[in-house]
Amino acid sequence: MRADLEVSALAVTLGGNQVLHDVDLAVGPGDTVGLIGPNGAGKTTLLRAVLGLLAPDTGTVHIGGRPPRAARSRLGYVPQKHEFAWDFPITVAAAVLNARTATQWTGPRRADREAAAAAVERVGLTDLAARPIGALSGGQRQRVLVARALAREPGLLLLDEPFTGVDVPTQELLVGLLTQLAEEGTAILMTTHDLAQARAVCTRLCLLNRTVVADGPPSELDDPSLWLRAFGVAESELLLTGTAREAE
Ligand SMILES: Nc1ncnc2c1ncn2[C@@H]1O[C@H](COP(=O)(O)OP(=O)(O)OP(=O)(O)O)[C@@H](O)[C@H]1O
Repeated sequence: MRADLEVSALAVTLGGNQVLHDVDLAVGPGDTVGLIGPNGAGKTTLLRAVLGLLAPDTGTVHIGGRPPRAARSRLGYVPQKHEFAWDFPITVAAAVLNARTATQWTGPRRADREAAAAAVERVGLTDLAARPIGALSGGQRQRVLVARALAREPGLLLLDEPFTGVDVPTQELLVGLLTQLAEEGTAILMTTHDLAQARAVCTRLCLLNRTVVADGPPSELDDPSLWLRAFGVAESELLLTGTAREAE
């Protein structure tokens, strides 16, 4: 089901510190938005607010016109790898199916099994479906987390650092998969420190430093001075140097 995200005038305080203020962000079906900013900029906090896991001081989050907790069924979330209990004794297939059925009263139905199998197939893990999740490599674990999110057939897909600590084939699979999902109408929001992958996959970049500093297509955020000013990215940063050359 399609689901757009609207964040308006969001402010969040954690432990007495205002972490986010005046955040406005819209992600529509087919958008892939990369949230980029320095450590501590509030990227994960923004994802947590979108998931409905923390209460904003002010402002609103709407997913398909509803508050996050009422829109759970439309959400897919890919956490950072270290947040998942990899020592839990289940197979890849069971871990993915469980992501879809954990909140329902009945056992898995045929539609659940089909959606879970399709998600495992999309991330290229069908051959490893019977393997215990604890026996997987870092890249394979990232694929399991993506499959768990996709098994829910989400309208809005949130990913926290999906490219971190994964091998090149998995990065390439992720870029292809996210591009395809966006073409199918999924709204995608991801945090990332990987500027090259962000440029490869994102239709928009949102530069965040406690509030939105800039938001637009990668080609419109080419001015290195903007990044230098907002994030203290070094002038020697290869990507920016390349971008500046292209612009000359
Ligand atoms: N539970 C908490 N209590 C108090 N402060 C917190 C809490 N969680 C996060 N913070 C602070 O909020 C700020 C933003 O943290 P957040 O994890 O959202 O940043 P981030 O942009 O995701 O950073 P990184 O790139 O390092 O993952 C940081 O200064 C962090 O120390």
